[in-house]
Amino acid sequence: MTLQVDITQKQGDFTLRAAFSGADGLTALSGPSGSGKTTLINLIAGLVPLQEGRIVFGGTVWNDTRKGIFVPPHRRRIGYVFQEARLFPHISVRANLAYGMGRVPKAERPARMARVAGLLRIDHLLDRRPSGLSGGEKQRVALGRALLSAPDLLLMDEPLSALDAALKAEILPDIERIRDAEGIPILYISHSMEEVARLATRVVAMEAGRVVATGGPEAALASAIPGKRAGAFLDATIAEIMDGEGLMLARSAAGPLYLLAAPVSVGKAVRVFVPASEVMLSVGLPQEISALNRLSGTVAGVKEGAASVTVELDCGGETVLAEVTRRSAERLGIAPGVALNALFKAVRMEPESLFRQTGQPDLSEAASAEARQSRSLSMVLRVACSMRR
Ligand SMILES: Nc1ncnc2c1ncn2[C@@H]1O[C@H](COP(=O)(O)OP(=O)(O)OP(=O)(O)O)[C@@H](O)[C@H]1O
Repeated sequence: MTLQVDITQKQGDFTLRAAFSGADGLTALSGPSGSGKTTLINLIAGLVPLQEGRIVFGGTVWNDTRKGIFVPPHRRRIGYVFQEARLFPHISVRANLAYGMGRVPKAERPARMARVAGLLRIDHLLDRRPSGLSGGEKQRVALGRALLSAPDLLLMDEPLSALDAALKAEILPDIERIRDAEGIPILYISHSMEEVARLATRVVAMEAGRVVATGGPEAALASAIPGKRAGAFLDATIAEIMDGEGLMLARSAAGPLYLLAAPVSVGKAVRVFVPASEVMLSVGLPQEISALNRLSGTVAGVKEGAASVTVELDCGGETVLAEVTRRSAERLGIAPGVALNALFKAVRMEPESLFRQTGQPDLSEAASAEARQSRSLSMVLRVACSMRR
């Protein structure tokens, strides 16, 4: 179901002017604090009266200020998940979950509750009170409650930001399961590049009340999220683990990728972030060089910055970004269509992105050990890794 938004809203000195469309899957709304993300989803939910524009969902007009159309929030069939779980403390988890099921036919409720409780691994918590739950468990119940309201659209406003890295790592796969199994479009606000890289099927990047980029996560994250390092995301599959060498080999459309060892297994799909500043370019392949990663490509675009040039290299259909000095760009004759090689060291996976899957060993210990280790290391490269479908 498609969401179409074209709105203008003034709040004091701040003006939100946003036009974008969202589709099935998980659309991440990303951007710095104060860029208008929460205002936007409050408007979509109908919680704030729209001043000017239109919001259409699945062919139904929710707002049209010119025609005076306004569908109230309770008729929009939206499930909302906030930073904090906001559960009713005086009733059980089961009663919290049942609270939103008014739209579900009575006969279907028990089976639906059992399925969602299983999906979110909260079936053993149903008779407990929220006060006895961990932060992660509370948030999984909040996700369950939103799902059980039989929504047509799920809005999530930084649902993981109050949790520490290990808990985040536990819940990320739950959100992935919701995204993949429920078929409900999700609009997901996040500041975390790792979360966006891992979860998003589409990104809407915002800055100062404007949509500055939309598209697949690779392109939008690589070039458009303000304050983030430029770089490229490469989808890859772990092909080999070279235990003795502390390395893993992954296959990607761009070519083979060497990664520093991490607790993932062969066959896992990962999304690897390669920062543009870490990529060297060469004409021809230098023989004596330590960089393990060597991807061949063709220059697809060149962006002139104040002090450097960002080169977009098409490597087998995947984009790799390299940041080089103007002098190097001139020396190598960099221009669209020129064949070049991208060289970079083995890349490290971001510990936050590791997670535990049902039936797999608990990686949260490994993740936090890795986090401690990475804090004490000056990281050469940062890699966002995600296990995907
Ligand atoms: N009721 C209001 N009156 C005046 N200004 C407001 C009001 N609500 C929000 N704003 C302003 O609108 C701007 C956008 O706020 P909003 O909460 O949508 O941003 P955000 O991108 O969600 O930020 P964050 O990531 O910090 O939650 C901010 O400058 C904020 O101060």
